[in-house]
Amino acid sequence: MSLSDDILRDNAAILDRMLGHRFVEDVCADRLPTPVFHHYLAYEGAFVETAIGIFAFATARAPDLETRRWLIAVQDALANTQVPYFEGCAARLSLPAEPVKSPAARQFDTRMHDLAAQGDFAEIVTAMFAAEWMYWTWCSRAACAYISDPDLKAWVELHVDPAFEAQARWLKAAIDRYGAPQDRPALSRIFHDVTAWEIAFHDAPYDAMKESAA
Ligand SMILES: Cc1ncc(C[n+]2csc(CCO)c2C)c(N)n1
Repeated sequence: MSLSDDILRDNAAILDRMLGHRFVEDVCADRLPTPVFHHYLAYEGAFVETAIGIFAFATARAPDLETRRWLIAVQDALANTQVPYFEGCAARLSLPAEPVKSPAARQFDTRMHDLAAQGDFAEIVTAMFAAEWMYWTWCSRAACAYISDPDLKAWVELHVDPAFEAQARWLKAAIDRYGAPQDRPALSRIFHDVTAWEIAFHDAPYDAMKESAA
């Protein structure tokens, strides 16, 4: 068993909770309420910008040039593929005006940023592995379902694209290459924490709906 597989096994319960989250189930059943999706998009747009910074920390702490080159390409994909997706959505849809008021969504950004600012290379890679592996997994399932909203369909497809899959697999392999077996408890803990923050992040757009209805 590899270290990355050990980490996945250590976290099977919480990962299953995230993979069965209401948000994921709603997407797969083609019943995600549009206002929930639009709040989510606003939170996501902010996070993808944060992710550019997280990968910049990883680039700075990378152990070799080959790794740096890969991470620079990741930043390029985020800035020039993912961000334009959000710009396109914002231009076409009337997204909520001041959406990132959600404390849970903002907390996700802050915690991920702080973890990257303070973490060593293996810790940052593990945090992004938790975030990306989970997205690749649930989007692979969702991509088999009918999704009527074209923007949501495009978002799911972005995460089953071979380029995104390669990125998720690269993070997994990087844990095995650069993580030490004795780091398993600490890295598993990071995976656990990030997945817990993800659950709160995906609760947030539903909570925003409850508040606007109240
Ligand atoms: C809340 C949240 N968690 C995970 C992802 C998956 N993901 C897609 S792009 C990217 C940044 C690095 O490539 C990550 C982590 C997401 N989009 N939003």
